[in-house]
Amino acid sequence: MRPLIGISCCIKAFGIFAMPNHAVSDHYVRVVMGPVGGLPILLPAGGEPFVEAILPRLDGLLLTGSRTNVCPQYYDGPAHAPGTPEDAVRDSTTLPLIRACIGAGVPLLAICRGMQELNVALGGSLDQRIQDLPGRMDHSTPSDQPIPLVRTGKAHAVRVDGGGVLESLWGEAPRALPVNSLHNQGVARLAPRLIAEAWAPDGTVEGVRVADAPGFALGVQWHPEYDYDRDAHSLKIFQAFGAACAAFANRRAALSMAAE
Ligand SMILES: N[C@@H](CCC(=O)NCCCC(=O)O)C(=O)O
Repeated sequence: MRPLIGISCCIKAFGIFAMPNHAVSDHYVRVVMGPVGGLPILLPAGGEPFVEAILPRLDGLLLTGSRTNVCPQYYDGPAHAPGTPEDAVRDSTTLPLIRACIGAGVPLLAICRGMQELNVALGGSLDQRIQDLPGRMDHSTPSDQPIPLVRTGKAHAVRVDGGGVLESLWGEAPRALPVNSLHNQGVARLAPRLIAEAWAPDGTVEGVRVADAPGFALGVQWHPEYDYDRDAHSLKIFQAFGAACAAFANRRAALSMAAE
């Protein structure tokens, strides 16, 4: 039976009345149905009561990318520049959900905004426009970039440390693995429970793991969901996450049967 994997929704305004909707991009649903091998369930941004109610049902959590940004009040950061997109309703759900899933050992894969949420949820902070910082690269793609493969194509390399989750699932620790890059923000203060294991050439943290997590808990700043159908490193991230979710589901089922 496929593990039930929650996918974090954003609040997006759709239609002529710009009504708020809870939304997930199709590529996250496809990757869960495909290489992850799970059953996707879209998690509305329902806040803490929703988190408590859904946690016992989840066998995994996928935290998605988004053009919106974690609200600075969650990490005592300065207010965003005017016009910077935010999603406070999503933040109010994902931040407690991350802490709850890690505590329960529910496997977690955090992508881009998701990795930034992971860092903030565990006490870290963010730089809001890394391209404005001395010595840093521009990691963003223009929102009006019309050519898909330019927007999601390989943009820089990452160096991966040995001894971490990425090396364990790849069988190697690449010194220069090409990845895509679609972000303005990045890790400033790394959360105490996180260990960085991948970096861009300018020092931007690109991969983290939760040091004391009882289960799979990995964050990447790039988007492997755009590349899993043509590159083995991306595919293996999702396969490892799926295997962890399946194992968690099997353990949960065994415990449930034993309790009957
Ligand atoms: N807004 C944050 C996080 C960036 C992010 O998740 N980008 C994905 C954009 C959606 C997509 O095109 O897939 C930042 O800018 O750092």
